[in-house]
Amino acid sequence: MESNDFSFSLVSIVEDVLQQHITRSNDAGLLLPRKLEESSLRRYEAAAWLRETLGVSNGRDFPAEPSEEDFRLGLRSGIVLCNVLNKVNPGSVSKVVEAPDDVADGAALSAFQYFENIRNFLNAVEGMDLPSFEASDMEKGGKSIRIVNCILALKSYNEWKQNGGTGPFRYGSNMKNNFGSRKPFLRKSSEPFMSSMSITHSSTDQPLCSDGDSRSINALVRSFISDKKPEDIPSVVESVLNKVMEEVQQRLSIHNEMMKSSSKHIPEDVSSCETVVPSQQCEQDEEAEENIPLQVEEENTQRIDSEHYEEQKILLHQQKHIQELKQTLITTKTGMQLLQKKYQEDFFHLGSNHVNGLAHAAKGYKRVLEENRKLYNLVQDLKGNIRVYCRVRPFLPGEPTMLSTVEHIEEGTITIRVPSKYGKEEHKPFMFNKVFGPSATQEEVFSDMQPLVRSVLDGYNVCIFAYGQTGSGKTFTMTGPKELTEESLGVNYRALADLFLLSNQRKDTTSYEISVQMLEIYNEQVRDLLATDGQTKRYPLD
Ligand SMILES: Nc1ncnc2c1ncn2[C@@H]1O[C@H](COP(=O)(O)OP(=O)(O)OP(=O)(O)O)[C@@H](O)[C@H]1O
Repeated sequence: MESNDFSFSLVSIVEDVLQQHITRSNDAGLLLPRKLEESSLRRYEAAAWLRETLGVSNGRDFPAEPSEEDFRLGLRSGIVLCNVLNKVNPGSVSKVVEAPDDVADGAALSAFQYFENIRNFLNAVEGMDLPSFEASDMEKGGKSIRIVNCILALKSYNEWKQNGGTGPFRYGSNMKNNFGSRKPFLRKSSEPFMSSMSITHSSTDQPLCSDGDSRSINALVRSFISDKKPEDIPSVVESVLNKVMEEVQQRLSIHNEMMKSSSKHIPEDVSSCETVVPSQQCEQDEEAEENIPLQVEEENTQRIDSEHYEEQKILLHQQKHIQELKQTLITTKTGMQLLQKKYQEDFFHLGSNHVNGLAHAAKGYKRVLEENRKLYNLVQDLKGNIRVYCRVRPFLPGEPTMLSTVEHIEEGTITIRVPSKYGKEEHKPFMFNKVFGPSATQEEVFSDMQPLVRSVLDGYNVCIFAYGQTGSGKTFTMTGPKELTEESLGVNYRALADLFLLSNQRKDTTSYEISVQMLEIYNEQVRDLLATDGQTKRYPLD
């Protein structure tokens, strides 16, 4: 359903207001009873014809002499109007929306259903060139006069048809139309109400009111001011205009409410409703008939323009969004590129400064370490490349202790008692790098040799050997006793253990190869003591 279903014209409002003023001014006179009587009689006539034509159908019959309110309410649903029209002109309203059986009037119908019937009825009536009325006339009291006119016109049409329907049907001579005649008033279906009035007036070059309208209004105005004093006319006109404004506003609010209501009830399949153009009461006018398709076409064109305008608005809106998204994308891309550049710079900075710094520090550390080793070995050199130590074996079990010749032992000196030729003892001192007494442990002896083992891993050649007479303790010092314990391990074991320990500590920087040989030199013969073939072989000296 479209807004044109609730249309009204400015002309009709002006007419209504003028009519009301005339009626009011006549209230005090003798015309009123006569007019009221005439109006009532016409309404009764219309009601009687409806009763006669439709009979008592679904409880919607009219009383024989309905009040204006009863009359209007009885027709409000549009069911009676559509049914009677279909009786007169079968098929005029193809589908009449019926009220539920238990409902007596149109009040229970939805606004959409109600206007569906009224709209269809009005369309059909206008198609038959019969006087019409406005849908809003059903809403207010005091508006039934045009509805009565329309029904009586339909009655007249029915009679013409029953009499054979010869010649064109001309309505008007047998009825009194208080509002005169008007051409159909076409309104643009898709436009807001106010703009539709202005378009009707200006852009289509169609006057707001036709010649008939002008004549009608002029007559009413003349009638209205005929009994007024000249000095009262301005204030009376002002009053009329105010009333017109009030009426327009009131109808607009009704129109808006109906629009809201209809939009809630609008069914999906309403395409058939969209091309209907309402018109007001009209006379037979062949020109109007020709204009209707043009106007409908123009209306459709404008509706399409409006739709295109909306589509373009949406399109522009979407294009704006796309532009914004593009801009965001560009900004994000630029941001990412900046981040990437900064990352590369940081990486380069880290690589060039930090990692290179670390490498430089490592290089420096290596250089310092190298220097440290050199200094260390220099210390070993300064301590003496050839060092001589003296170890005094303790007495073995069974040996008499009073036979010792050792007089005194100091850090690097051992004093020996030596018998002289003349029976007089002499004391003879001997100097060594260090002298170990009988109580010295294996560990103490090795501690003086350990720095030399470290020099081996720095690339220096080192030789440690024991010298002494038989049974003086060479094997004990270099290897250990027969029963080996951790404390009794000799220099060889301890030196090898130290070599493995240091090579393991330096495995990340330096790789060492360690091998062992054990030889015996006896009676000028060299023997390999680690031979695995079970026999001690002579070591090849060649
Ligand atoms: N510092 C010491 N403490 C205790 N016992 C020792 C010590 N030195 C040597 N002995 C003991 O003295 C004995 C002789 O020592 P060892 O065999 O080492 O002498 P040697 O010099 O190697 O003799 P050879 O030249 O005949 O081989 C061994 O029983 C040994 O255990």
